[in-house]
Amino acid sequence: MGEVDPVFVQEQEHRPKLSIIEAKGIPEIDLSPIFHHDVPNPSAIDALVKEIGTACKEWGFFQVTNHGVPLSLRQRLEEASRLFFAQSLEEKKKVARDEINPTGYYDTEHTKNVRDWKEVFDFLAKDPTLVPLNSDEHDDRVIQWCNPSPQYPSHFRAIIEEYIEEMEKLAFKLLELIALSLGVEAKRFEEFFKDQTSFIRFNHYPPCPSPHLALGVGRHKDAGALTILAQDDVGGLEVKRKTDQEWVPVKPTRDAYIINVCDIIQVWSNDAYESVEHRATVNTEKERFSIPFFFNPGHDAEIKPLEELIHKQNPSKYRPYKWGKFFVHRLHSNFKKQEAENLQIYHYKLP
Ligand SMILES: O=C(O)CCC(=O)C(=O)O
Ligand SMILES: [Fe+2]
Repeated sequence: MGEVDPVFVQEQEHRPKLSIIEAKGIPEIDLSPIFHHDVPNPSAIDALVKEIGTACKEWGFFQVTNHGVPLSLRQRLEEASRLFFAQSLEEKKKVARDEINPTGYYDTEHTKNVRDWKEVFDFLAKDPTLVPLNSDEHDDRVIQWCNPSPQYPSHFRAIIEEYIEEMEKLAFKLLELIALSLGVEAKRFEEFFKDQTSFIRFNHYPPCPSPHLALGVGRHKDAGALTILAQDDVGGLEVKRKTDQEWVPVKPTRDAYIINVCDIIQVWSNDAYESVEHRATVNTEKERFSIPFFFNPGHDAEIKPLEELIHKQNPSKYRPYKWGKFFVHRLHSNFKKQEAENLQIYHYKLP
């Protein structure tokens, strides 16, 4: 196979360098202090909260170890994901996404209007999930999205559901630590997640003949609250370092999860923590798998900077927006190539 189809080709300035840069990477944080409830250790928790706060401020990304998610469950899930993607395109398309219900399989996602070198399978944390019918602010109608029923591997659905429970537990714990690091109550964010619109995504990046021209997923920021990502041992995730805007690879660490602060936390924190751009490169030899869990609030949640953080010297930087409207707008624009740039939180920035 020669060069890739032009639909996959990134603009010159966004093409990956593919050289191995040995650079200071994202922080690694040990979560074990929160798992020893029999002997509470407030000073260890305090130190952990500080570490999380610094990582959120300086990187927007970090890896966690001793996170409480059983490795065997993750391995079973990764194996099931491999089996699913190894099927024929015809089989995978039996659980294909469509314009109404965006769960399931698809292989034509565009990020910033360039096609990604990947195929994905999306599955909701709650079935059904309530969302607005469209992104029109004046239209109150809602619809339900439901999960696909993959037939193969036969246990896929059950493992996904088991894994999602673990992701939710971890996500709530992380949110508590992030809330404390911002100086607000630990459970401050909980109410937003009552009717959560979270979902899990299985990414498969096949080998690519022109990894210097295309990207597995183009540069983007995640729109929700928090992402918990499991990447395999191939590597390819790159994070834009805040200090110098360089793309820094995230080295695969066995049994660690990569956490990133997404757009909603940026707004809640009034820009104290920023949602950072990231992307995934591909390579000529190895396929790569990753599994992000996107932790998203209920569709009705109104997103705005936390009142506790707003004062004269720190006035609110955003006008409020409805998460559900933002979410469906984004999903529809990722479905096919568009003429215009998609919706971003800076569109809600106050002058
Ligand atoms: O595959 C990866 O490492 C990153 C995936 C990602 O950023 C996404 O799916 O939003
Ligand atoms: Fe992402």
